[in-house]
Amino acid sequence: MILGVAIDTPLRRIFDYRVSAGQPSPPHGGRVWVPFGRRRVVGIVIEYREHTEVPAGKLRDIHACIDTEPVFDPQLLKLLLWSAEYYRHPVGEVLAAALPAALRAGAPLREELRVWRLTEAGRRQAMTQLSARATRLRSIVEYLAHRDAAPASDILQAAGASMEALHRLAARGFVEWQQPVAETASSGTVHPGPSLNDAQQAAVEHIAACLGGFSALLLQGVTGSGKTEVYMQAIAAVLARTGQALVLVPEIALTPQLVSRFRERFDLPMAVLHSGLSDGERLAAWRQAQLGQVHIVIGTRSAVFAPLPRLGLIVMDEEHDPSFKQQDGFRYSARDLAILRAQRLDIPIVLGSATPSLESLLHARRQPETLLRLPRRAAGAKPPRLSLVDLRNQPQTQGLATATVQAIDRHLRDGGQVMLFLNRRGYAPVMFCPGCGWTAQCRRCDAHLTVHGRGTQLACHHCGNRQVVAELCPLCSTMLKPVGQGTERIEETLGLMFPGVALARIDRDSIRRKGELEAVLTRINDNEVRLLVGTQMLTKGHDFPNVTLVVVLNADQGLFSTDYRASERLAQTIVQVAGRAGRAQRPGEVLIQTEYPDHPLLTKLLTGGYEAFAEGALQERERSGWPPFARIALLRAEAPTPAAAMQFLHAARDAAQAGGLLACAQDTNQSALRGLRLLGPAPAPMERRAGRFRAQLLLQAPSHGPVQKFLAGWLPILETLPASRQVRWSIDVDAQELF
Ligand SMILES: Nc1ncnc2c1ncn2[C@@H]1O[C@H](COP(=O)(O)OP(=O)(O)OP(=O)(O)O)[C@@H](O)[C@H]1O
Ligand SMILES: [Zn+2]
Repeated sequence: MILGVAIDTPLRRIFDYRVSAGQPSPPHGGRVWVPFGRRRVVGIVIEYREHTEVPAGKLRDIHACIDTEPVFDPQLLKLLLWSAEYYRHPVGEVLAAALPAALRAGAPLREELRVWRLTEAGRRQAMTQLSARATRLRSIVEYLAHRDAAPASDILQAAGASMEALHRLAARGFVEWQQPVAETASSGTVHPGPSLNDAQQAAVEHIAACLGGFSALLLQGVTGSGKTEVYMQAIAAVLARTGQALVLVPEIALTPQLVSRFRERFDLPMAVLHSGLSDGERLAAWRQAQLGQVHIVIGTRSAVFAPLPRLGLIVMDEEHDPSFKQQDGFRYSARDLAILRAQRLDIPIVLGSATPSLESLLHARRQPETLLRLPRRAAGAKPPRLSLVDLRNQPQTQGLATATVQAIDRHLRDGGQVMLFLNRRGYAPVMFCPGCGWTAQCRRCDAHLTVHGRGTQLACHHCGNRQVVAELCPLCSTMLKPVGQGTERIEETLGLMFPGVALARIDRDSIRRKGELEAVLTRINDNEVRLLVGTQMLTKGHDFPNVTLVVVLNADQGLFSTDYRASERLAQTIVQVAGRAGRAQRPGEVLIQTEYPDHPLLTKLLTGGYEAFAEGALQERERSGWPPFARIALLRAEAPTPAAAMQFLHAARDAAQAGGLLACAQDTNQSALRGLRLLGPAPAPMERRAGRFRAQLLLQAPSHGPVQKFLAGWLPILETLPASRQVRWSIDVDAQELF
């Protein structure tokens, strides 16, 4: 029999192997060891066939089956295969992305419960009685002499021996195995939560009524409206039906509060999957989920592929968050795949946000029965009051307008906490020469170097390149000056302005090690820290009851971006940061510093909130034919020279023309490709990055049908283009960022 095997390589194909007649045939979705070139690798069986095109002389046998049962259940495997097709990504890499590293390396699917140890006789006599030539047997004994007991795989790996050796030792009475007491899956308890307000109650009831069938529900609740409470009570309803729940969140490291709230409420086995886990921890969590031993899985993007045999509800918190889209390699959208998974399992998914993506808002507009709203803050807190600080007619000190400084002072004196948000870490964005206008540029990127360490270091935020600062301009020897502000400098300025007030900075430079964020969050919640400055790390779902003033230091960075999603992102960030103010008894105030107080994005947000902004943004997207009213895909290329990247993209475009793909698109009778357009190629907005030149070609179509149809014909051609060998290229289906 022939097996079609998916292997973790960038090649967009599956590989054929033979299972000889006597061998057991591996299960569909199970792993096998196969020869691959001169290596031996783990592959996953995804097809059985009678015939193959591979000539008999080249067809190789699999080495061994690893699993006796599939690693993916059939539904999950189907979803993964579909994703590989949809995102046009090599299937082997897609399947690998869904498995813990240890399973990719061939670790057993099930934890070995049976452990082996030396018997009393083995401990005393084995070494003297075993022949000196029985080196493997002796290594096993040596290995076990240092420990109580160990699973067979550890022993055999350490001793380089086979199972047979272990059995021979057992036959001589030197070793024995033992079954540890199996842990029974505990059912646990769910502690009662606070009594819900009417809107929360209605939302929970609606979700509970949807259990057992598919629906994609949008939980649109203003910041602090108690969405987490709704998730938890809806999950309690799923658990009561013995189902499992999957909770997807943007970044767990940034929201330890959410996990601890779940742990307090649900006193039952739960797995938390995130990038900070060791391989062993990840494998353990994965196995427990797969066996149905955990009731809840909380995880980031890739947890959308977590194995959950009794999955009954998916919750995606902050569904608008860009981190749900993988930006390199297998560029999937966890949001879209989560919806698809729910649909295929016939279960509901709840997408929650105070600032939903335009995709979700459009869906809710078309199917109003799927919209659940929490219009008010929970527990009676009032919405924060937003106002603009016009930077054009105010004196400033290091980016802080006088009115802002006065407001900070007032809130501190009233006993509140103040949070300042700036989306730029480091000391200053530019090192500048007042003498000749020279600025410090990255050697490898089209970008300024950011000043760090109070002006002593320069770093590129795009390629990681670091340099020590020269004090004098290399051209005219004038003393250099850091210009503009980053979080570090704001921290320094605040320290000078408010001496004696405890201050904390939260960004990727200040929070590096595990536990550091928790420590700061505790100090904030204990009211020990009064002034907080940080990047978007501060915006993510934190619940700080004492914060009464939030300052957005520079709203202008996103106002004039060319990216079609930039304004949506900016509006979401502003509303999310603003939402950290006044979450408890004391009312909150939000100041947004800008040089463009008349910009429609800001005026809309101020007068009508996120919904008014979104309404306008949807109209604009519809007019200009961008998602969610259209589908896009981006062909990116990068090369050591700008010409090579562009040449490839031109060749790609020409190939589409020559292959008749574009003609079909223009021919209205060929409905399969109707309305599809290619725009570009054009250099990326930041063309040079880490020494490579980047360019892109954009595909736009009214729906995803034509995009898929076109890509299916186009990609095989691209792979054979001679120009493709000069570049690194990739395709990004439903691209979110155009660079
Ligand atoms: N029914 C309720 N009764 C009392 N307090 C509540 C209730 N629901 C939520 N809260 C409290 O209100 C605060 C805000 O709730 P929560 O953090 O769930 O809001 P959220 O909508 O997830 O906020 P955000 O989107 O801004 O992160 C929390 O301190 C929570 O404990
Ligand atoms: Zn750089």
